[in-house]
Amino acid sequence: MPEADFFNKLKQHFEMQLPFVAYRKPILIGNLGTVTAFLQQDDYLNYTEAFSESGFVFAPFDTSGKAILFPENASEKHIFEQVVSDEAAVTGKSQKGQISEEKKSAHIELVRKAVTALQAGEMDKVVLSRREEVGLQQQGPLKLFNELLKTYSTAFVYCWFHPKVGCWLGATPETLMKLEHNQFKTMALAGTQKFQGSMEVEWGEKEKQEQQFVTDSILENLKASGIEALEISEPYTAKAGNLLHLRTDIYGTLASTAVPRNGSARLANIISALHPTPAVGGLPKEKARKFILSEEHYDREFYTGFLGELNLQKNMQRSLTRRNVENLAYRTVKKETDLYVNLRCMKIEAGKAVLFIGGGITKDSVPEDEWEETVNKAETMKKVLLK
Ligand SMILES: C=C(O[C@H]1C=CC=C(C(=O)O)[C@@H]1O)C(=O)O
Repeated sequence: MPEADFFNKLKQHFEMQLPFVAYRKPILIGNLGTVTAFLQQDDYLNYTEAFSESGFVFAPFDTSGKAILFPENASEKHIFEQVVSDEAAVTGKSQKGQISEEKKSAHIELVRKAVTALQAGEMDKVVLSRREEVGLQQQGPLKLFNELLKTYSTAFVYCWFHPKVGCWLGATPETLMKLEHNQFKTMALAGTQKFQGSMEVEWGEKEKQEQQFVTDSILENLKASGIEALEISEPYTAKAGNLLHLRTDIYGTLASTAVPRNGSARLANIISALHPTPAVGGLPKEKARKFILSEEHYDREFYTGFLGELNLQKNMQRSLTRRNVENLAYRTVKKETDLYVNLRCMKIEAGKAVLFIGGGITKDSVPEDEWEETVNKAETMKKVLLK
């Protein structure tokens, strides 16, 4: 479908106040991306707990909240092929906007409190965040979505709307998990510095340790949830917009003997083993969760939750071995789940965008530097908001 028709479909759906999501996965090779939309045909609010359905899932940070589903069989699906510029070639001036001193000291105070708890050995790591409001001029969500698509080719870019919930947009660099048949993939992403023109950078001990916590915890939890033959890459520097992160890729296979035997129950098991990873929660998981819920003093809602494709059928053309040359039309149908962590995101409200940004705190964190990190992270969204 041509781009203009695609956006018209979204516009009409939005005007009718019907739920939709439009998204594009990270473009890692070449300059072509597929932008997909699920347009739910009614305004029913569907949830999933079992993760056994097919569709698009949108889950909050707090695991006691429910994950929303746009069921595939209740949605119209459209795609358009987007040609993108290399992310590095997309320029634009640094956009910080006005930042309130009050917000700054509140965040620094919050980080200080966490550092005291971390130094006392109560936790190893906790991810703390804040909100920031930016006034909107004329930009509607679809225009902002289009800007995000053009600006961030290597991110998972989305615009999600439900009339009973709200409208969210984001450009996240982090995969929660991908499961293609029995092939599993995830990443440990943590440690941040500003991109200053080079990928050849040094990482401090604080960042290395904070990232190692994430890798170790993911590996431990995966083993317990039936993923075997685990392999990991060396930690390496990955670019996300104006930032660099430390990243380790993790691969594995879903054990055929994993219990429970039912495929979707296994998926629910893996999701609950992973979410929230210490890249957005902390360690130990429960202590960090409690600290976040009691100290942040706001509801993260869907920020640091996860979103993406759930059990979508992919048609796979079999390779032409001698056996299936006899039957050229032979195809296998495989299910794929592809979920992302909801970072670098914002919620659209009347006349404003509410940005959500955070960072990992360890006993060695310097509160002023952690503040600065959230300012840098907020630029991912401000680049399209303050154009
Ligand atoms: C919590 C966020 O980022 C996480 C992902 C990558 C790097 C992070 C860090 O260096 O602190 C965070 O763990 C956020 O962007 O709001």
